[in-house]
Amino acid sequence: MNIKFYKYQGAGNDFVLIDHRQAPLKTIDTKAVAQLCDRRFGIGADGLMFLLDSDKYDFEMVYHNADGNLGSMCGNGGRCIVAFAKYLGIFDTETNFLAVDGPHYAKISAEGNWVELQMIDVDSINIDADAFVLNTGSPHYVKEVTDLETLDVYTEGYNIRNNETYKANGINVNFVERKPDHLFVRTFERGVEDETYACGTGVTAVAMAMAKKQRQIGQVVTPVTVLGGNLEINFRYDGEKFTDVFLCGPAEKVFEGEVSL
Ligand SMILES: N[C@H](CCC[C@H](N)C(=O)O)C(=O)O
Repeated sequence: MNIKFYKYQGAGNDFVLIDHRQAPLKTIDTKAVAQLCDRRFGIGADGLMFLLDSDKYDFEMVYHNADGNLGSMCGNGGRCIVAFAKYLGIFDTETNFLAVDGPHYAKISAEGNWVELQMIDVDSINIDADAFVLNTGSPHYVKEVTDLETLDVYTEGYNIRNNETYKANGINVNFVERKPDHLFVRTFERGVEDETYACGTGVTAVAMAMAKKQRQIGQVVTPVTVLGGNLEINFRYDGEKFTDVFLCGPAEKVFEGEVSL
């Protein structure tokens, strides 16, 4: 059967979106999702999301990684599905929706292309040698480096993601370099098994790790540059807990079409 899809991107992290409120598909298998996300044999994307009806919330987000498996929370995907829900007329400026890590509040600009998405509170950061490990809805490893422009992010990220500690469950690997007025971040994503142009839960984890490292107590605003654009993370940090966490950035519809499934 033919299914309508929409392609969105947020800072170059790109997604296939399917409005599943009328439940057009009875089931979808991992292989079919992976094929749709394939950049040569499919539409091409870092992940695929279904927008579902929800009793208590405006809608529900179901996120699959590009390998076809259900993923943990995706921050940029969350921002894109908010823009998609506005486009579908589900809400106007503010929404509450359900994702795999619980409910999320978000607001969107009048033009519909700037989304501020509330992320889960975080109250623990672990240390692994010179890196920070934390969960912002997805698990992240954060390492500060120099010369990030020339770092072999694929090889370094692959080796950490597949080492004895992380192999079984996987982890997203973020490298960060401090610049005078922003952080520069590159991420190797679990489930894509490659470097992506941006990772929302990843830059959120990086901003928290850097706030802990530099003891930035209070309201913290962190501008971040990634390969696909710019994002901003805002939160309150009391020295232990991160609250009122917002991931802010662009989310845009790129094209739409039909695919047979
Ligand atoms: N790109 C995503 C992260 C997806 C999480 C996924 N790679 C996993 O660990 O399941 C983001 O913007 O937060």
